[in-house]
Parts: sequence; structure tokens; C-alpha cells
Amino acid sequence: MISLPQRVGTPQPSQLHAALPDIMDPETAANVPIRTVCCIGAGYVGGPTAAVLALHNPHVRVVVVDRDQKRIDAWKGRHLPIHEPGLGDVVRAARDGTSDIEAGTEAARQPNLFFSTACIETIKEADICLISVNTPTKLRGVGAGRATDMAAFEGACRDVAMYAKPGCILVEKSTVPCKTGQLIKDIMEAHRPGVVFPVLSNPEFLSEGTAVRDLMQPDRVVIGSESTISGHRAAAALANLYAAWVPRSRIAPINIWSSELCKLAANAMLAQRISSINSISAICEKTGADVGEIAKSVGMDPRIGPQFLKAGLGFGGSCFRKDIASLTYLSESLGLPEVAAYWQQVLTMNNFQRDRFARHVIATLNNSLRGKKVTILGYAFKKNTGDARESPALDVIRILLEEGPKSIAIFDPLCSEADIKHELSVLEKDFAVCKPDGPVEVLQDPYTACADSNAVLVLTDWDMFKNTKPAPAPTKPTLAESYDGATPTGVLHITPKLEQTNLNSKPPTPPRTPKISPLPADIACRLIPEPSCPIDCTECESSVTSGKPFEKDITTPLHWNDISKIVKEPRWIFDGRNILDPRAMVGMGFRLETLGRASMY
Ligand SMILES: NC(=O)C1=CN([C@@H]2O[C@H](COP(=O)(O)OP(=O)(O)OC[C@H]3O[C@@H](n4cnc5c(N)ncnc54)[C@H](O)[C@@H]3O)[C@@H](O)[C@H]2O)C=CC1
Ligand SMILES: O=C(O)[C@H]1O[C@H](OP(=O)(O)OP(=O)(O)OC[C@H]2O[C@@H](n3ccc(=O)[nH]c3=O)[C@H](O)[C@@H]2O)[C@H](O)[C@@H](O)[C@@H]1O
Repeated sequence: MISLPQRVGTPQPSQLHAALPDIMDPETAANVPIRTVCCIGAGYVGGPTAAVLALHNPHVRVVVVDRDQKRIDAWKGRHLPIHEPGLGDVVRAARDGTSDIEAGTEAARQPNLFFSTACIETIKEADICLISVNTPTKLRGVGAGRATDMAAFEGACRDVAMYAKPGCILVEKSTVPCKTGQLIKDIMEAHRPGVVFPVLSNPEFLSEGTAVRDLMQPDRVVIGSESTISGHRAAAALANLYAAWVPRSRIAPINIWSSELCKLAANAMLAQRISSINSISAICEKTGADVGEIAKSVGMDPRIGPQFLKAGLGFGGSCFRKDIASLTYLSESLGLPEVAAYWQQVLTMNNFQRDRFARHVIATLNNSLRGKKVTILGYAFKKNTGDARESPALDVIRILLEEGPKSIAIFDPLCSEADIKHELSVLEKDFAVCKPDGPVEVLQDPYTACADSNAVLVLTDWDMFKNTKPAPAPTKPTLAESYDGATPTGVLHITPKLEQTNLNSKPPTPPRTPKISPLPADIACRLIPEPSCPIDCTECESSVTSGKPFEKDITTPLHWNDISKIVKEPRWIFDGRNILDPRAMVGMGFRLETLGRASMY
């Protein structure tokens, strides 16, 4: 059990402390001018958040620091360390500045986004420090497997406590257990007794693959603060930075404990919907009901809504599982075992889903994988990201390996071979996994991966794997269909739609993706050209001299018809994401198994 501080959560300031300054009043923010922001942690949250913040606050210096030199170098270079639609342009505008259109008429934008490993020096200069370091699950010791490992977070707080200017605002951007604000105050007090460091909670709600859109047009920006004058002033200063592009009506000042807990609650509730529909999918398979039809009809009830009702292998990624684990641990620590058990069941159902999928594959292949090749199409935990962390594919592969397959070939359009192998290395204690000794091979070409395969498993919902009929394109792209994040004033670029696959012909190659940019047109047209990569750049997929773009191809549809000719009879396909059109697949000679439908194909 963890011992939580006994101080009571702060009541709503507006109700009890009429004399406190109004957080949403720009006048309040004027008391705390922000010139330098330090963002600690240059990962999936820190990098994009800092870039969007810098883009919209050109007069504020934003410095992202990380201990990982390689990551920082990547942020400074042409190949950013993470793939997010539109992110490259945002980083370029803020990091490199823009050129004048006509010298003398319009001033060029000066660079105001910087990346550095000089953590301490940057913290010393900062008016505000956003902590966006990793907060994974503890692997050993008290609470192992459930409690949050706060080592990185505490380390960052200590650095701020020791080196920041008095009055520097410390912001929890990482997802942390409820009451972490108190822990921070205790760390600050231990290192700098008597010095005021306002602490805010400002959880991040972005999703990978749509991070720039989510940051550009957030549903809400939650700012949790203490009910003190300094707390309110600090919250007003942070709100003011966001107000540069977010309508103030979408900025929600709340009490700090609510803010910390609302992040865990939001992730838990989203994950709960996925487990709920997945539980129904298991019933569907035994009854002849179709989970897709159920999700559609249930989601038409406006009280329920259609989102997060897609049945499949269950949720993966670095956050849902660990945040629910953290919530169950918190509940138990508070003496609420029933609450802990309730949320634990969401995780149990998630494991059940991928477990029964993998076991169904094995059962269908006559309960033996000896001498057989299995192909995994898609490793990323969802489409449009190269993030290989906590993918459902890992659990599926673990179960398949128990059956001693001849080989497992993996293809993912974006996840790097190194990242996939790093994830698979956790299996090494039980199996020799990767070649040359083990059976697993990561391949760059989906057709080579599928050749001579006894079963092809679709484990990520990549658009390029789909063969379903797209919805008719609207005359004007909606924001969701645009670059995945253009601002209303920005340049809208339409993501190419996949054409319907004719059963007997190759799907047409879509037109090359137009350049995608979330930037307003006047900035987009003034980006400073990036220097070419050196000819031997290891990050480039192909040499720049070949004339090919160096971005990985995530749009060219897979030619299922070609795959039907190279896999082994009876051409088993197991669709773990329900993205394949059964009739089209059967028409090409495949035998298709899906989740949430009785097996009839
Ligand atoms: N990945 C996502 O989509 C989202 C993540 N979150 C939360 O945001 C936090 C960060 O997540 P990610 O960005 O995915 O993590 P990440 O692992 O991609 O990045 C964290 C970075 O922090 C650096 N770091 C750790 N300790 C440091 C220190 N003391 N000084 C300087 N750098 C340090 C690491 O080197 C790493 O590069 C987590 O709490 C996560 O739960 C919240 C919303 C979305
Ligand atoms: O705290 C976080 O890290 C973030 O976690 C999720 O974002 P993310 O994990 O990037 O991606 P999601 O789109 O939520 O998908 C998570 C997993 O659920 C799966 N999923 C999603 C939706 C669905 O209907 N069915 C389903 O199986 C996805 O395939 C994926 O494996 C939340 O959506 C974000 O709001 C949150 O900020």
C-alpha cells in the first residue's frame, strides 16, 4: 500500500476564495510574464507539444531538453524521431524560422524552438518547466506491474527544485497518479525550503498518429492548480500561452487533484469501451451476430456515440494499460478493492481478446505450427504511428512462439526493425527469437514476408492493408479527413483515399500524397528549404539521388490479389482488426477468419 498525503483536495477556488485572481483573465497572466519555456522530455508528448506551443507563441523561447543525445540530434535534423502527420512542418517553422517573402515588407519569423541536452542550464533560465518524461509501470519492488514508476519524473522534479529560479512554474504534463502534486511540493521543499514554486497539472490528451491535429484543435485544455494566489497566477500564465491558439472557452481550470485524476479516468473510460465491445465480439462469434453491426447500431444512440467501439485485438500502446494499472493500484491503496477489481477487468478482457485470437490461429492450423510459416502484417499498436511499444502483436507472437513455428515474418510500413526487435527482446528469456538463431524475421517488403506463408495475420489497422470500399469523398474535406490537423485557416491537403479493390486486378496506385501541412498558408510558403541528406544517410529509405522520396510509404495499397498467389493453400488470413472485406477476400481465394463474427468465410 502506498501512503498518500492526508491533505484534502482543494475545493473549487471560485466557490470558496472569491479574492483569488481569475485564472481566465489575461490581466492575471500579466503578473507572470513567460519568456522561456523548458520542456523536459523530448518524446511523443514533449516534442509535438513544445513545437505547437512554440509555433503559436513566436515571442516565447521554447527549449526541449532530454538526456538522450540521439533523440535530441534527431529533433534537430531532418528525420524527426517520431512520425506524426504534419509535425515536420510545425517543427521546421518554429525551429528554423521562416524567410521573408519580400525583404523589407514582412519580417521573417525567428527560430524560437530549440532542442538540447543541456538540461540544467535550460532549467536555470526557464520561467516555466513542463515535465513530459516517461511514467511507465514499475517492473520490480512494491507495486511491481501496477504502480507507476516515478523515477524519471522525480528526477526531473529534483533538477527543477535544485536549479530553477524562485517562482518558476512546474507543470505536470506526464500522466501521474492522483496526489503527485503533493509529492512535487515535498521534493521542492526538501531542496529549496521556503522558496515558492507553483505546481500545475496540465495532462495531455493527444493520440499518436493525430498528435498535431489534437494539439492544434484540442477538445479541452485542463489546467489544475492550487487555490492560492501564486497557484492562480501560474495557471493564468499557462492558460495565456494556450490562448494564443485555443479558444478560452476550451480551457478548463480545475483543482489540481481533479486534473491529475481526470487523465487516468479519461484513458480508463476509453479503454473500457474497447473492452466492452470486445466482450460482445466473443459472444458474436458463438451466436452468429456481427460485432460490426452491433457497434454501428449501439453507437447510433447519441448517449453512447460511435467512437472507440471498434472490436479487434484490444488496445495496445504505451498508455492505456499502464494508466489502468495505475488506477487499480491507486484504488487499492485507498482501500477500495471493489473499484480496483472493476478496472482490472478491463485489462483482463483486453488480454483475453488477443489470447483467444492467437489460440484460434493455432487451432485453425491443426493445433501445430511446427514446420509452418506465419506472417504478421502490421506491428504498430495502431495505424499512422511507428511506435512499437506495447503492441498487441507482441502478445500474439509470444503465444505463437510456444508452438515452435518454422518462421514468423513481420512487416510493418513504419516501425523500424530495431524498434520491433527491441520490443521482442523481452521474449528472449523464453525463446531464441530473432534470426539467425530464432525464427522471427523483420522484413521491409510485405510480399517477401507473405511468400510461402501458411497464415497471414493482420495485426494493425493500416489503411494500406484495407480492401474495403471507402466512403464517398465529400466535396470539401472535413478536418478529420484533411491532413489530420489543418487549422481552419491552414492549407488543407486531402489524404488520398484508397480506391475500391477490383477482385481480379491490382488496386490502382493512389496519386502521390500531396505535401501535408498543418501550417497557415502564409507560413507554409515561407519555410526555409532543408538541406539534402548526405548520400549515405542511414535514415533515408533510399538514396536521395534515386529521386525517390525518403519517407516510408504508408499509402500504396497492398495487392491482395498478388498475395493470394504466393501464400500456401488454403490461404488463411486472420484479420485481427476487422479491416478486410470478407467477400472480396473470399473472391480472391482466401479463407478469412475475423474477430466478432462466426467463422463462415
Ligand atoms: N505517448 C502518448 O501518446 C502520450 C503520453 N502521455 C504521457 O506523457 C508522458 C511521456 O510520454 P511519451 O512522450 O510517450 O514518453 P517517451 O518515452 O516517448 O519520452 C520521454 C522522454 O523523457 C526523457 N527523460 C526521462 N527522464 C528525463 C530527465 N530527468 N531529464 C530529461 N529527459 C528525461 C527520456 O529520455 C525520453 O526521451 C507519459 O507520462 C505518458 O503517459 C500522455 C498523452 C499521450
Ligand atoms: O494517454 C495517452 O497516451 C493517450 O492514449 C490514447 O491515445 P493512443 O494510445 O495514442 O491511441 P488510441 O487511438 O486511443 O488507441 C489506443 C489503442 O486502442 C485501440 N482501439 C482504439 C479504438 C477502438 O475503437 N478500438 C481499438 O481497439 C487502438 O488500435 C490502439 O491499439 C488516448 O486516445 C489519448 O487521448 C491519450 O492521450
